[in-house]
Amino acid sequence: MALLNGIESTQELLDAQAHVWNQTFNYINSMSLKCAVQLGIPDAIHRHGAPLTLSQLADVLSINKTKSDGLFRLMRILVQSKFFDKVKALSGEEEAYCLTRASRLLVRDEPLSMETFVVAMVDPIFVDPFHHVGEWFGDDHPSPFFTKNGRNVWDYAGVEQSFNQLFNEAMATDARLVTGILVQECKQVFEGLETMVDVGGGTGIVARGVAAAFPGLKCVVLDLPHVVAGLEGSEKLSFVGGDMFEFIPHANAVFLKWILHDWSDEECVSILKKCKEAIAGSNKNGKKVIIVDMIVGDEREEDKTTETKLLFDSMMMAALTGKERSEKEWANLFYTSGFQNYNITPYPLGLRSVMEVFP
Ligand SMILES: C[S@@+](CC[C@H](N)C(=O)[O-])C[C@H]1O[C@@H](n2cnc3c(N)ncnc32)[C@H](O)[C@@H]1O
Ligand SMILES: O=c1cc(-c2ccc(O)cc2)oc2c(O)c(O)ccc12
Repeated sequence: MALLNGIESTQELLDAQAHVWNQTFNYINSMSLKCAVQLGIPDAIHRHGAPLTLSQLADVLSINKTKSDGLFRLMRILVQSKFFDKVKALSGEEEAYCLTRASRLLVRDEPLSMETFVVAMVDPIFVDPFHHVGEWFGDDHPSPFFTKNGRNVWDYAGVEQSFNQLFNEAMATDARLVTGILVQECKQVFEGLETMVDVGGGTGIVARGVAAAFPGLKCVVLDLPHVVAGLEGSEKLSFVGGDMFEFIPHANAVFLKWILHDWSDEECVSILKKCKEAIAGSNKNGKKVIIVDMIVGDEREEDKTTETKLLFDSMMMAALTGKERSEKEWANLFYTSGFQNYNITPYPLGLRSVMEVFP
């Protein structure tokens, strides 16, 4: 006899319960990561230059001595989630904690540190909209972010300086990591270009890096006025405050990294049509739109990759009007916007691909 509709055995019942627990408490992984970063655990182990035992870690972090069992338990879950490894201490039999590849990315002053990204993304200001997804399904707002804050992300950033700063810094951490790979591994995408406009280019990290790597190339960053206010350009890089739905400066190529997934299909078609106008005047053969974004629906990829892409898709739904797209959905956008063909370089950037779209 079934214990519950569709559950035939005690084992199935208990497995189902364990799954519910695991998914319900998944946020504790994020919060433990937040705590590790807040306490500066990756920095402490990095500074020490060798694995740290629990008592050494408690000493260097200056935590309240009565909380060392708590520190042990925090480290235990972070070892489980692969942010730290346990090894034998240099001094003897005791066990000690060392960094993994993931926690090396959380060391504060390292050039490619993601510490700022983690701090921003677990901040209540970023997490709160996710508490309003259910409510949003019943209201008329464009996103749960809007339901919570009464404005969309970009308007909110325009009036809340702390949110604007956190968001731009989080994006800059990703831009730093991606730029080196783009200019090393995707040279062919930029070669021969004389001018490129990075639309929604934030604080200009990618444009600065690309302009420096390709001597004949000058870059313009177009972003909202509150993002580019006070940023200094150079002979090879200039900033323009404006709205990509209104006007995109003319160039051989338009670069869009983490832009189109923020927007609905209709909004993407408007942006892409403006991109087409921006490159239309160029007499270069190489005129194109370069897109850095994810492509979902690859059946050959690992479960964790698919899960991460779906987390991004849900984030786009909660924060904005966007989505992560399959190749078919991307192609549909390109053809609807009047482009003739496209080329995909799959996964030079981990979960993200580089798409070149030609008029
Ligand atoms: C997700 S961020 C990506 C930033 C940058 N491309 C990167 O990947 O690091 C999206 C960017 O689009 C900008 N943006 C939003 N609406 C815009 C508009 N109407 N015109 C120009 N830029 C806009 C935002 O200010 C933000 O900097
Ligand atoms: O990594 C992000 C995070 C966001 C985000 C998350 C939660 C919020 O309440 C607002 C925004 O937005 C992003 C985004 O728009 C993007 O293009 C890339 C990454 C992220």
